[in-house]
Amino acid sequence: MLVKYELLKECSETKARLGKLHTNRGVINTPIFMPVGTQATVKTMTPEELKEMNAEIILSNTYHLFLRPGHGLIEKAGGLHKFMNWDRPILTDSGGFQVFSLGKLRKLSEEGATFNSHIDGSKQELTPEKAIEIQNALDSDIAMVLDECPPYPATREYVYNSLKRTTRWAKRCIDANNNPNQSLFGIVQGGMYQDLREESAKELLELDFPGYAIGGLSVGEPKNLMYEVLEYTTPLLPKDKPRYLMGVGSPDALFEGVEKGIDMFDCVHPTRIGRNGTAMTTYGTVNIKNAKFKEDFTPLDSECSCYTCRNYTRAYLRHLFKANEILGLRLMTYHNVHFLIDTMKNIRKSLEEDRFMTYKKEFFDKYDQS
Ligand SMILES: Cc1cccc2c(=O)nc(N)[nH]c12
Ligand SMILES: [Zn+2]
Repeated sequence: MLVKYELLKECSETKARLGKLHTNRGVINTPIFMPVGTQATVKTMTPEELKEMNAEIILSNTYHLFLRPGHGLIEKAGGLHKFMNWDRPILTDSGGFQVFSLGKLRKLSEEGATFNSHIDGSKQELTPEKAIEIQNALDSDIAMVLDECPPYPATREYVYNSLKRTTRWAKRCIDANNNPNQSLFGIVQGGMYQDLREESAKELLELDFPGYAIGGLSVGEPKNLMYEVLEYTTPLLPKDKPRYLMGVGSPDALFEGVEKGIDMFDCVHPTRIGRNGTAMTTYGTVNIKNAKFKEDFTPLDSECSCYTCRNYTRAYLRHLFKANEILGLRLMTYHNVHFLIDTMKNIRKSLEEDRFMTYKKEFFDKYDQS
């Protein structure tokens, strides 16, 4: 079956909503944060640890898995879930954004994107048909269309042409899809232009996808511009379908996105900064390598119940980072992913109790203290 969104409750103060996304591999509670596992692993975490912290769905990436180990090998292994020992839902991005953001793009044409592999420099091509062939082989629960994400800033003409191409590519993705159990999401583009966002949404809604993403944000634009675009784009999307904001995952952006009616979020933020020694804690960010933590024998986050915070001190974590010990990367990643998943759980609880804005204030009164 295709994914089915169930709206449970609408917030009385904002456009936030509480829901469930029914999938072939389980129910996802929304709003949800999805940890990113680009190369078939959420870096340094085991699936058991992800389950321990209640990760309900993870992301993986068409571009990376196509280049290595290859979608043919993963298909032979029985699909991505079996290959990586993850039996809960997986969403795969289509690869277009990664080609653009990795700067390996050689040519962009109506056919698709031609690029040099960042692994061996070989010339490769990603077309809508290829992006679907790969995701069909990976057998992820949710697949994304191949879209063209304009850079920021971009001229109105450039953004117009890229949204029109994104719609044409979306149609080609639908035609190429051979996996009836895989839900294909459309991706709304249109840059920072309200009428172009409306045009992109209108065209994609006519294709009746089971879910919709908002792309083209979190690409270097100022935060308040992202929120402005979100404000007028989110309501364009159907109320009875899941709404996914791509590439967003800092606490302020999560709350803003929820407030505007977004259901799904993903971002490499918590795993990437964790490996660099930065933690998101109840009282703001902490860079554990700072000398002031040398003899700090308190937990990373005094109000966190995660494995890292229950068992280790800041002094120990700092030592691990100073000594380049791999356990340091793991413990910081564990806390950061748990922190965002737990924050989304608290957001869902606040929506249930109709006290979302109160919780948002409580959260930032503490978080903004650092
Ligand atoms: C991962 C990501 C972040 C941000 C934007 C985008 C986008 O526009 N399109 C795709 N396919 N992915 C994106
Ligand atoms: Zn913790």
